[in-house]
Amino acid sequence: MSFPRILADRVSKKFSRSLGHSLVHSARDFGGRMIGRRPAAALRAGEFWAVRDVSLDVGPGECLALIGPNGAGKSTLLRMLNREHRPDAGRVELRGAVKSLIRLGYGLQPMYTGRENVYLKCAELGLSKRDTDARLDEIVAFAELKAALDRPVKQYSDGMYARLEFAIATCMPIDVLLIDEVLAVGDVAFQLRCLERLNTLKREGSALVFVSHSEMNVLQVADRCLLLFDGQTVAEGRPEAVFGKYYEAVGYFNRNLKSLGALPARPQDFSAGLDFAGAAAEPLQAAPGQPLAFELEYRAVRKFESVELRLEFWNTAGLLTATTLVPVAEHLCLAEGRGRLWVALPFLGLSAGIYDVAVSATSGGRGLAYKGAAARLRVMQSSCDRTGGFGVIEAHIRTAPPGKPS
Ligand SMILES: Nc1ncnc2c1ncn2[C@@H]1O[C@H](COP(=O)(O)OP(=O)(O)OP(=O)(O)O)[C@@H](O)[C@H]1O
Repeated sequence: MSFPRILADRVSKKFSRSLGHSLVHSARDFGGRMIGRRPAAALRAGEFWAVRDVSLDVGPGECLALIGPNGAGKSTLLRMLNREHRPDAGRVELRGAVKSLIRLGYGLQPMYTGRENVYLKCAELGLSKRDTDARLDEIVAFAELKAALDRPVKQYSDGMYARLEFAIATCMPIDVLLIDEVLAVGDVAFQLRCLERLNTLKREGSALVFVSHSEMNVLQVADRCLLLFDGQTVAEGRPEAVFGKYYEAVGYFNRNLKSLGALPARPQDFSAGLDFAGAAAEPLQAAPGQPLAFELEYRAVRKFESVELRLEFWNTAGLLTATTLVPVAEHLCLAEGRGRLWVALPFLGLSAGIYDVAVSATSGGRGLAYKGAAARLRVMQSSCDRTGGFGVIEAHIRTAPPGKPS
């Protein structure tokens, strides 16, 4: 049995800037092919590289996200993987049955109802009528289209199209799934359901590549990220690190925050007799507004009295998102040697994302230690949360009694 795999080895794709150039070059390439000549490898007049020398390798149970600014070449790369575009150089290899959600609505028959489309698409996927009957309720519930199931899909909104297509395409195990930004047209609740389903597919061993502009979506599902600029890979690796590079590259901090003086620099690690262990390989998991408790390990060269500990939460864009507030009564006395601290956060006021948890220790106004990554934290949005922005604030809102405001 062969495992699913998506491989691109130094693939490139060029396009013409104008229709005139495109027609001339296509005619020449066609003529050349007739006499056994390969198309020109170099750029010709009016051509540019939409994708240049990009490689990727995605195995079973892995998800790679393609990110980058508009026009960076993400969709072109995905279409080469999906064999819609032939690479001008390099090689694409896909192992396993491939499903793609690349162009919204292309997979559905507009004149047919949602129900008819479910049966049609499932038949194309090799399901019998009986198998489709068994899956129909789940597909309809996932797409939340019960009320519109017997309407022709040409009457559906973009979001309804996307919901139905995604629900059908993912209703059974998949080897290879390629997705363009189609999730973006769905509402928040649908996007969260999609992310959960993508994580399920990963657990079942699918290989996934998806294009996204949403950091939150990428962080929830991707294991790795490829950042494209002008058709070339400029960074690859852990999503949070690659997003950090992306923001740096587009000058996000400089333009939007540094100029406002709102971006404090992240301090260097230091230890004046007190040191904290670094983050474990696996990040802590939490949800917005939920309690979180974890341990920190320290080593003190001597006894320290009245130590004030402060935790800082730095997001992947390098922003200080929140700090803790510890009452003076809870300042600590740390014995000499190694020890452990128990940290309890009754309400985690952070929205979904990945954070470095830094710990700063002072005593009587004197700095004792700063550890930039004492822990790593992954805050996962659940399908019933609707948090946004950087932080989450607990609120209790009730109707006021009639009469004058107090
Ligand atoms: N068929 C085509 N003919 C000519 N140029 C094209 C064609 N398809 C894409 N391009 C160009 O190739 C470049 C890469 O486009 P692509 O759609 O891959 O970018 P993208 O990263 O997916 O952008 P976005 O985030 O806006 O979807 C762009 O300059 C685009 O105008």
